[in-house]
Amino acid sequence: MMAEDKKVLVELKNLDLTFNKGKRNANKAINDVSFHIYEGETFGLVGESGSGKTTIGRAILKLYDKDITGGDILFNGTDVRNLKGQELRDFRSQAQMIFQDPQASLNGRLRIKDVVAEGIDVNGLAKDEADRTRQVEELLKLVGLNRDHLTRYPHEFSGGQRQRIGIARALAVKPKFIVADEPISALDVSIQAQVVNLMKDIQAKENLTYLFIAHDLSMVKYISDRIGVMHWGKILEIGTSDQVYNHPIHPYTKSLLSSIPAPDPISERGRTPIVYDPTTELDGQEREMREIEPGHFVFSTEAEAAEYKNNLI
Ligand SMILES: Nc1ncnc2c1ncn2[C@@H]1O[C@H](COP(=O)(O)OP(=O)(O)OP(=O)(O)O)[C@@H](O)[C@H]1O
Repeated sequence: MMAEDKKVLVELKNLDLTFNKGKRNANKAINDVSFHIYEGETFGLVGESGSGKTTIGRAILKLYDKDITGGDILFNGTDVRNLKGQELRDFRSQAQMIFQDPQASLNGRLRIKDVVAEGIDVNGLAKDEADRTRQVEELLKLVGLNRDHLTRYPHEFSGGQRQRIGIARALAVKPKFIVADEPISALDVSIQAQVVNLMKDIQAKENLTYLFIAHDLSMVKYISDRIGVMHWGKILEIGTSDQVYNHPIHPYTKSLLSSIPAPDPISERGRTPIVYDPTTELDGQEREMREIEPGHFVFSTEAEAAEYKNNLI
């Protein structure tokens, strides 16, 4: 992909976010995070539980406006916090979310056709009942389900099918951008690849942009063009999927990769988990994102960056 030719759809500039600001339980969940997502690409965000991935996804969707303490979140060049009136309504349909647990995120009392049509109804996107049904049927077809499923309830479906319904529901309002928050973590491993492939197919058809959140890199590397690695509210490494997965630089990324079990018993026996000492992040030294090779950035001091560059050769 030629990054220079691409249009930036989402951009975070030095984002700081603190939950419970000013209170005793204040929690600086996001600390000076900057990255951008090109239109049509998938940006993977990985890191352990509590590192701030979901917070970033939800902040982009304007769910935490009041908790932002610094920086900007731009969507199509406009700070999402400044959106009003029609622009805000447009944004609400252009930016959607797919959740980890399709069981919990789908209203169990509604039939599938009404679950999927929710966004169509809210935004008045159907001319009449027949048009509404036609749109829902098309969406179900897109995600590999059919019209026989229209009148069933969420509990009648498997986990993978429910996630397909969640995807159809997000697509109903014709979004440009989707935050997919651990969309496959709750699924059987055998189903995970199917859902990832479905998301890739739909992305190509609809020119969608994804922020794909996950706690490890095993599936993210297949779907992402670029990946950001988070720890303690900061991004520690950003690069192409190949750079981050096959040529990781930051010790945290290395440890995250070494924690993925190998698919076969022989390599699994030879796998040595790398232990990461996070206290180096607290040594008081000035660190920033530095470009170690083209497009590959690592949170580092000048000396560390020089060492990383040396090690490339
Ligand atoms: N609404 C909230 N109010 C207060 N603190 C919150 C809220 N949401 C998240 N946090 C805190 O912010 C930090 C980042 O949480 P976040 O959910 O973004 O992490 P995550 O990387 O997505 O983890 P997980 O994979 O467990 O979802 C955590 O310390 C969490 O406890």
